[in-house]
Amino acid sequence: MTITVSHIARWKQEGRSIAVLTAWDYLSAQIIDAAGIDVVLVGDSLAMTVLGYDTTVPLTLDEIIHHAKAVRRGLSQAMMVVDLPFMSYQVSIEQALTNAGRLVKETGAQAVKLEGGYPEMVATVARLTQLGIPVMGHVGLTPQSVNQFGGFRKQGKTAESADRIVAEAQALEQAGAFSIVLEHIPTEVAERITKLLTIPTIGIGAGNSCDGQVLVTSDVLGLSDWQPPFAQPLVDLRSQAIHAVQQFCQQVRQTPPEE
Ligand SMILES: Nc1nc(=O)c2c([nH]1)NC[C@@H]1CN(c3ccc(C(=O)N[C@@H](CCC(=O)O)C(=O)O)cc3)CN21
Ligand SMILES: CC(C)C(=O)C(=O)O
Ligand SMILES: [Mg+2]
Repeated sequence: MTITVSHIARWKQEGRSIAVLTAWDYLSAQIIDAAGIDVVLVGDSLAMTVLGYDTTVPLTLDEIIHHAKAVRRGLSQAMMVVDLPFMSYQVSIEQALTNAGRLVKETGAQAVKLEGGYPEMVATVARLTQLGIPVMGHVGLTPQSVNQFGGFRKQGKTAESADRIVAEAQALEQAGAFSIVLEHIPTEVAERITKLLTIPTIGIGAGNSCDGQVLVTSDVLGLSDWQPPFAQPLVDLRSQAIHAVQQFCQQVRQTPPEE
């Protein structure tokens, strides 16, 4: 790995945007690393995109470790960050330390990402960074709380909820987070946070004022069977793959088995 937390911190000061994409195995990691991505996130979105669950809630720590180990083997320059799955870090600070430790030791992750900026989570982030595990924060639409939100809804639409998200982002920076994901919030709210913070903001569905952008790789490649309103595919690999497989079927069926 040639990219580290030091690069990420410096890039905000230099005004260089940070490009982040997700990977879920050796193959997807190799492709985005070869293309020059800065940070690879082994996101818990893999629960939905490659495991077929309706939400990220069911994903387990053992499952993401299995995927993250494969991703790690596919990277040669990008920095690797791994999501802590739902309920693998919220129960207690001890639980978060134990499980973040497993991610770092077993997968070679350089940092972990966790959702939420409420006081208990801020305390957890402080403890993790104190122990030498860099943390990427995540506020706004935090998909692990989908059942509380009642859907994958845009957050920060009222003045109160916008102020709460800004305060959470500031608290996470204070606690030592090295960067923070801002998901599905109004552009103005993301812009406020980006100007207030020294650490880089990485936006997804949060406008163009953030210090970096993240998307789910299968959405960018047009491989997903569905994507959120803010993700614009740059190529339609799903139809191209279906077409190639149709050609293969046709070729095979054209040639009867030899006697
Ligand atoms: N393929 C994929 N891409 C993602 O960006 C992604 C995932 N999966 N899984 C985890 C989360 C979930 N995300 C989502 C999912 C759906 C919407 C969405 O459709 N939002 C609608 C309304 C949804 C509702 O009201 O229930 C919107 O207009 O905001 C947004 C973000 C982003 N993340
Ligand atoms: C989209 C990003 C921010 C994420 O958390 C994920 O892929 O799980
Ligand atoms: Mg995630």
